[in-house]
Amino acid sequence: MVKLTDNYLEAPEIFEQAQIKYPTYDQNDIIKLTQEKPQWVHFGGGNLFRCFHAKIAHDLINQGELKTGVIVAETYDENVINEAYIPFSNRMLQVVMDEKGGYQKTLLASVAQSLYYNQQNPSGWQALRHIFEQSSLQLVTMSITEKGYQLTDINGELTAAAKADITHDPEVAQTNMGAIARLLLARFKAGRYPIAMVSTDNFSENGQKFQEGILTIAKGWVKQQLAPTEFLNYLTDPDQVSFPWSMIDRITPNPSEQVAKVLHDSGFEDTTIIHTPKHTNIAPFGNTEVTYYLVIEDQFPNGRPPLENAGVILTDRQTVNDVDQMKVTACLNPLHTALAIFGSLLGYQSIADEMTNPDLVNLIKRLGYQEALPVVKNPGIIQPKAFIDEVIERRLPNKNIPDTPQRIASDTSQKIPVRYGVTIKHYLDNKRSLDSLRAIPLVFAGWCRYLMAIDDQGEAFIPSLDPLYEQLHEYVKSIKLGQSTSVHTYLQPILTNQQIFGFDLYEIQLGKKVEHYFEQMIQGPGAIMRTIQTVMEDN
Ligand SMILES: NC(=O)c1ccc[n+]([C@@H]2O[C@H](COP(=O)([O-])OP(=O)(O)OC[C@H]3O[C@@H](n4cnc5c(N)ncnc54)[C@H](O)[C@@H]3O)[C@@H](O)[C@H]2O)c1
Ligand SMILES: O=P(O)(O)OC[C@@H](O)[C@@H](O)[C@H](O)[C@H](O)CO
Repeated sequence: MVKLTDNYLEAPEIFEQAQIKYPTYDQNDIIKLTQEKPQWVHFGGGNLFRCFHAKIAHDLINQGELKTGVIVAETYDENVINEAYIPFSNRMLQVVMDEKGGYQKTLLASVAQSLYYNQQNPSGWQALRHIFEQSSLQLVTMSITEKGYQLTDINGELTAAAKADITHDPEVAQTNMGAIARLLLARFKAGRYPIAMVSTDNFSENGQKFQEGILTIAKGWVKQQLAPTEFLNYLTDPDQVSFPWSMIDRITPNPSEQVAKVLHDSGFEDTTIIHTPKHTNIAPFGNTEVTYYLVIEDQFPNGRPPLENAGVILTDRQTVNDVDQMKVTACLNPLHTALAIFGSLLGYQSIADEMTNPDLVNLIKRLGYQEALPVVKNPGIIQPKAFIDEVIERRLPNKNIPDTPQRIASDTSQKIPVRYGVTIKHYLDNKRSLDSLRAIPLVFAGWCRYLMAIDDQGEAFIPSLDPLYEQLHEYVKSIKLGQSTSVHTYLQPILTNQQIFGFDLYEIQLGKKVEHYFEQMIQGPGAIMRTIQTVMEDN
């Protein structure tokens, strides 16, 4: 059996026997050079990073185009570092799963260091600060989930942690934005060195929102005289600190037991999947699909590795925004969230299985082709219609990808404004009537139904984690299937919440339609499936 920590340079044959590609570089050289001149920090070393960013770095190091490795920083889940990185010398196995059932396995050793960056861990807290004080640092990438950027609550008010960060010494910052602003302040003080801060999380205008989060904290510090005024100039000058926008796409499910078994049977030892107390599902291996897109605004004030040599598209901000809106608000993520909500309610455990249900396929086709596509701009570098075709015909039905509706259903409250709100806004801006929309209000009704935590068979289920779930569940928890009830009383507080939908749904005349679909969905067991069929038949 081969292990991640085996010496691939001295005993390559054991990797070859297990059909695992291995690095041509020596990880120890990479570690040494990274200590001397750190170049790349990544926040959020979860599955996407392990399957995507780490492979980009690996390819560049293999090509001799990058001499240093990535430093992974976790602000949130210390067990990710303690259990998935440190014991495996920061290595991982990337498994790419094609539609024909094949697995391509690559050992990645491109992470040079990993640390838990949180004020509760003084060594990591100081170590990363020291790294940010180095002029050599060029870029930071992030995949910390949408909620990782939040500084406000369900009512749009600053959270207690955000208020504390704004008024307290940067050295005791608690929020992600505060902790990262602390690093930028240290960099500013060390020599005003330039840097690119690249969010690669799934939301539109991610660079701008990231910058706004940092500025919210930094402005508070300046006001409290905890940081000099020039710090704000530094953070808002793209030639000093840039916040490039990005679009990232690679369906990367949580590590699966099915993949673990195949790996074990093929002679790979490190297959234990870790479920941390903070709910990260991670393993010494990561499983992902063949298709990938990473498009980044080319704004790197301190230079950058030649990312284009590893398949990254570097372009201008407008093109990134167009391609991101195409993917996140129209052609992939809205379809994904629809499958997540209804898949969870209908008892599915696999996205590929959902794609064998013609009614669900009709629903996502309507959502993509008929409701979102007409108002999405063609970004030029990728054709939206061809992109949806690939999603619906090849990517989602890939049975080799162990993706689940439950993974995608996490944090839905954070995703709705981007995944559906942007399309609605385009309708309103273009003076198009919202009357023709059916799939979008059906998804909203499905999500309200999901918040009841009762499935279509009338059985209780455990919803995926969501920071607003408990509050929202309160509104609908007493609704009983099959009883006639005033739906409006229950749904009104949810459907008027602009933090969630981007709009008061009643003001834009969608609220009643959502209520109507919801009413149909609570008629009794099986009513959700029947509602989807009825609404789609009316096409
Ligand atoms: N997995 C995919 O298919 C995919 C594809 C494109 C983009 N993304 C983006 O990447 C993000 C991460 O996806 P993943 O597959 O790596 O998820 P994951 O669950 O494997 O990892 C999540 C990572 O984010 C960290 N995290 C979670 N909550 C946090 C918080 N509140 N503050 C700071 N860090 C936090 C975790 O510690 C972990 O490192 C997604 O939310 C999405 O924005 C994912
Ligand atoms: O990663 P999230 O939680 O933002 O959303 C779940 C999925 O829709 C998402 O991860 C997709 O798999 C991804 O956006 C594909 O590129």
